[in-house]
Amino acid sequence: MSDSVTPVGLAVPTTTPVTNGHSEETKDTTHTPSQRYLSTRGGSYGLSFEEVVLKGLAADGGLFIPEEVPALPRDWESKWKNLSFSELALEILSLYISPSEIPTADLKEIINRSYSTFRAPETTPLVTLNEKENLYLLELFHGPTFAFKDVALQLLGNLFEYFLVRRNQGKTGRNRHHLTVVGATSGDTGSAAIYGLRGKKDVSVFILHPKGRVSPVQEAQMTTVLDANVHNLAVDGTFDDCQDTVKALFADPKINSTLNLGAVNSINWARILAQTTYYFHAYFALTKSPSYKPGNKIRVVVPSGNFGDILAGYFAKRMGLPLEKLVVATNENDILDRFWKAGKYEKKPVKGAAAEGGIAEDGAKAHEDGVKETLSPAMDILVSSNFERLLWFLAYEYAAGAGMDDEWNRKQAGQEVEAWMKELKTKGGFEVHQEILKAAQTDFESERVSDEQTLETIKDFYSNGGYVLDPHSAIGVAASLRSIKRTSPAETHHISLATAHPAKFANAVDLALKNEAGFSFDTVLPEEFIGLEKKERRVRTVPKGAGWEGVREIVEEEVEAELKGVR
Ligand SMILES: Cc1ncc(COP(=O)(O)O)c(C=O)c1O
Ligand SMILES: N[C@@H](CCOP(=O)(O)O)C(=O)O
Repeated sequence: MSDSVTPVGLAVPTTTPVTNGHSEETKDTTHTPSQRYLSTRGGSYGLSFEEVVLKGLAADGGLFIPEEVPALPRDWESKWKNLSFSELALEILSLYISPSEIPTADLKEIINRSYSTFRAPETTPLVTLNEKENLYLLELFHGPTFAFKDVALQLLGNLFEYFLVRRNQGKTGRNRHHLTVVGATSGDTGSAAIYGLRGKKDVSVFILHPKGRVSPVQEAQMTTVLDANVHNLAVDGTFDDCQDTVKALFADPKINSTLNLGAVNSINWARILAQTTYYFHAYFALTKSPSYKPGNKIRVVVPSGNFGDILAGYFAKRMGLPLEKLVVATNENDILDRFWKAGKYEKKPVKGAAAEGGIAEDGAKAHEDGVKETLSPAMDILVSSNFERLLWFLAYEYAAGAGMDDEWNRKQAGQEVEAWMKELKTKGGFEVHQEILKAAQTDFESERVSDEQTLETIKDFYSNGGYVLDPHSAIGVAASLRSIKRTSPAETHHISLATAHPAKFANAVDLALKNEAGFSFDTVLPEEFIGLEKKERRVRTVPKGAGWEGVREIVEEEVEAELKGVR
């Protein structure tokens, strides 16, 4: 366990209960500040890990963050450097989860079980992509659904199960706590959540995907799971429409009080926490490699959409992992890149032909709502949920400059985030103070990568070395190459995150490699995908114009059928 904590908050409020305008919670003093949670919009102070994992989204619409980010224990480097992935996860998670909530032996068993499903012995292996440039690839796709989401969702599924078994001891029938998970996906979260939760007792899982906008393999992975507790909903719209529907359901007191909603998207804090492990694991793998010399800098480059993956890196950095920069890599849906360039976070209006679903100037198909359909569909996201968590930290630090006490700083941060989110909703965007932008640029850089550059990158790395990148990972690699040009490879090592297996995105890979001598898609096709498209499917289409209320009706009806044993 940690023997000290680095405050994002300095003073720990000690009064019980805490009233915050949104909710009144009883503070649990058996947990350290890094084991208690607050909301980015100022409410819900003092919640425990179990509460935030089961609630998913705070009552005020904000996202949960720990009251303080724990610092690393003394000698962490020597103590942790030879640990396996699961052992490392136990050390890190124990900083955020009190043993009074999950006894260490139980947490260890949950973690071991979660990562026993991975095909690679290292769980997330680090491979050398370009030795001369000191460019490494962190392969995060060795879990059951071949995408990085498995790292968090295998664990989250087991955590849900653990909490529910404990809550339901001795209870029968309608007295049992039944969790209704609702999630939005652009392809990968959905299948990873379904594989993490299929067949689990006392959980129903509803996954909303944008109809026709996920890859054929992703669609087949989700809809061929026929377990009674799994429900796929195809929505006529974009990923953002699905995400907005999920958030509207969480904000609805009616369904929340009757169905106990749970979240699997990266709005759920456990998703972020679980992902911090691979930043540490990659750090140790790199620093033990012969090419790394003490004092070398490390940059991690992350293909980003909802900002959950890179946010885990930000937490690792705040804890004390020596990462020089985190590089955000976006596709042509570039709201994040535009923020880092100009300090404006705004949905971009799409004009002319593109607005009608035609072809935009840079060749990508766009829709009325501004989302472009790119070759990296899992990142076709207009508004990044987790950016709100980073905004809280930026606002908090800005407030701290005023020299007031910590309670005040937190209150200011919550109010600022709430105001920004309101502007985003009502005006489509907001601008931050230059000092806040500067602070964001201290930890992060950003790059935007077009479809054309994505294809070129896939092609280059196949023809020079035979590595087949998926389009999302290729975006990270293209951004890494630009970052390498700005730094000296002798001094700075780059770790680029490979977020999915290439076989999930046959279209882009084929487009890039079809004319390459000797390339055949069969060589990258895992046996798990063979025959997948022919299997029986179950999916329900949400009627056009049904809105979130229509989805609520479907969810209520299907859960009722499940509980009655009709399904
Ligand atoms: C393959 C792949 N790469 C990258 C991303 C972007 O990750 P994040 O949304 O956490 O930024 C996603 C989706 O989340 C994804 O599925
Ligand atoms: N790219 C994701 C979109 C959902 O993001 P999440 O990380 O918040 O779950 C997907 O593939 O579904």
